[in-house]
Amino acid sequence: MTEVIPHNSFDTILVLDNGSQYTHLITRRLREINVYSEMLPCTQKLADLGWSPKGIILSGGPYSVYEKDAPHIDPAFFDLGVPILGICYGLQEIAHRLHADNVVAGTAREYGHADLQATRFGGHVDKLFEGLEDAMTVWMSHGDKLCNLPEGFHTIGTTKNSEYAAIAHQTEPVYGIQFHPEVTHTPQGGQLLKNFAVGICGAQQTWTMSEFIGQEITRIRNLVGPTGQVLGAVSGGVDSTVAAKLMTEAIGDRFHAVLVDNGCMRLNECAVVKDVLQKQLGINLTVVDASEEFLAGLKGVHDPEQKRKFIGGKFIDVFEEEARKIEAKNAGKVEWFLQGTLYPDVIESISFKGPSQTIKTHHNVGGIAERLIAGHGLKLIEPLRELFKDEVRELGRQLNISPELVGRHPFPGPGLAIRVLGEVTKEKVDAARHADHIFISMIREAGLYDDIGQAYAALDPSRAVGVMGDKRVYANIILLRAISTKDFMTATPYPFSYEFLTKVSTRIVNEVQGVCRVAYDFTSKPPGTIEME
Ligand SMILES: Nc1ncnc2c1ncn2[C@@H]1O[C@H](COP(=O)(O)OP(=O)(O)OP(=O)(O)O)[C@@H](O)[C@H]1O
Ligand SMILES: O=c1[nH]c(=O)c2[nH+]cn([C@@H]3O[C@H](COP(=O)(O)O)[C@@H](O)[C@H]3O)c2[nH]1
Ligand SMILES: NC(=O)CC[C@H](N)C(=O)O
Ligand SMILES: [Mg+2]
Repeated sequence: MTEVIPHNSFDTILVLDNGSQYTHLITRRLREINVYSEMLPCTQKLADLGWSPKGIILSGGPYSVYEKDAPHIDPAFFDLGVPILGICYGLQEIAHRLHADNVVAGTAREYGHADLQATRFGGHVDKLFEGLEDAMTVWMSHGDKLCNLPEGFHTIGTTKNSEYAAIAHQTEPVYGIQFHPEVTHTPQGGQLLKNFAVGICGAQQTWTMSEFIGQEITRIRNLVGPTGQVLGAVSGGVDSTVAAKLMTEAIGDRFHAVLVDNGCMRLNECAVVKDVLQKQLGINLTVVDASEEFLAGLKGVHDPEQKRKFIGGKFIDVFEEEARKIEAKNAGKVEWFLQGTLYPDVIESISFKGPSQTIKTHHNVGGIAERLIAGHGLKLIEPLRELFKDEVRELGRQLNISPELVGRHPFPGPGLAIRVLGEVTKEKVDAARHADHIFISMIREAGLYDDIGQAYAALDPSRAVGVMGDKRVYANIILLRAISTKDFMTATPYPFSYEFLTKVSTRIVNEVQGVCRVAYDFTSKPPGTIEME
């Protein structure tokens, strides 16, 4: 039986990544118009693909096609007979494979807006620009260019700098464009991608979260079988909650959600999450209070990476213990471990750019999954691994998860432990937690919560002098951080009003024990990170 995975059951556009910064945006733009799309590196061989794309898009990339080590697409893709669209490097690849002299280094780099003039020929050649205006603003980012029209093609668009800015094969559904339709700076880019995917490839616009739910539930049931037990680390964050709800719909109480109180959670977090997940969502959830063990183990640990390592390790101890308890109760082995991996994580690991440097030991609280798999012999189940964050939120809405939960700011696994600088003690966590609660409540009251990507209060245990009630005080500093961001890879400080920050500061100094100053962090990412440690 063919496995129920999206590329087998939805018309799929394959995006082959030549290393561009924007490749994942092509995938996103297509999914926004309900056409399913997946990205694979340009080194993918057709023979190893195992499924049939409706069309193929070749992305841009940092190389020059004529360089010795430049990557090239497996020629078999060109013989497959499905429509192909080359973007920037992808266009150059189409031209170069027909004749090595077709692409040269241009005399001027073209970066930014350009005015494109379309030419119409009639028939399928016009389909890429169908419904678009003849004069369009497009966004360019290239140094190389086509110096000849490849044999068998028409020129369907030119700019001042690029004589062959858009080409279409005279008889086959092969198109190439020098500009980037996937970026918002190309206003008609979305329509162009739709013309390709829907008009030219004939892909059906059936990729919706309600369709996905049904398919995914079937897939989970097939994978886990009629008796399999699944363990899941569930934090109350968006990703793990949505994944947990989906598992519950699929296999009911054979899914065991475990929330660990690591002593570094937000105010009332565990109680609220327990209530919502168990009562409102019917998820089989156990809350394990390991706060004392966590806090005891963090004693004397100052280094951020050491803290993260300890917390990650402790999480695993707790999960293994829970797995054993479940097994004892059910007399059946827990074979599976649920993880809320999202598509951006997958993209990062498969993109042609190569691995990026580790700034922090991040994902899944320091590799819970990897070690559980190695230790307890669990297999991984990742129901969200094809989805972007906004799709996960939509999925959550479809699964009747409350808007409040679906719209929550992310909260890191190590929690307040990485928001108390240096050594963590219960008193410091309490102060950070209290200040955080004040800050977030005031943000909510001001109606700003949904406008902000992430916000929190952290504690700097350095001490400053202050005067309160005519008395000298010598106390800690609270750092407020709030950011605007699209993808959490880059971020800018949120522009609160002076009045708002003043009010927050006054309340924190008055209400939080051991604090006499409040500072707002104005650092962007980069160079700052979102969390303090
Ligand atoms: N206190 C916790 N108890 C159990 N599992 C946890 C806890 N904290 C983190 N995890 C696990 O680590 C994973 C990664 O955390 P992460 O914060 O990236 O995702 P999330 O909490 O599901 O969603 P969000 O990004 O919205 O916070 C979670 O999905 C969950 O599996
Ligand atoms: O589950 C998690 N475990 C972690 O160890 C972790 N560290 C950072 N984050 C979250 O990741 C995003 C980017 O954070 P940074 O700019 O601090 O790297 C932000 O959203 C952070 O909250 C974590 N999430
Ligand atoms: N953005 C791109 O795909 C650039 C392609 C090629 N490296 C150039 O400079 O023309
Ligand atoms: Mg979280």
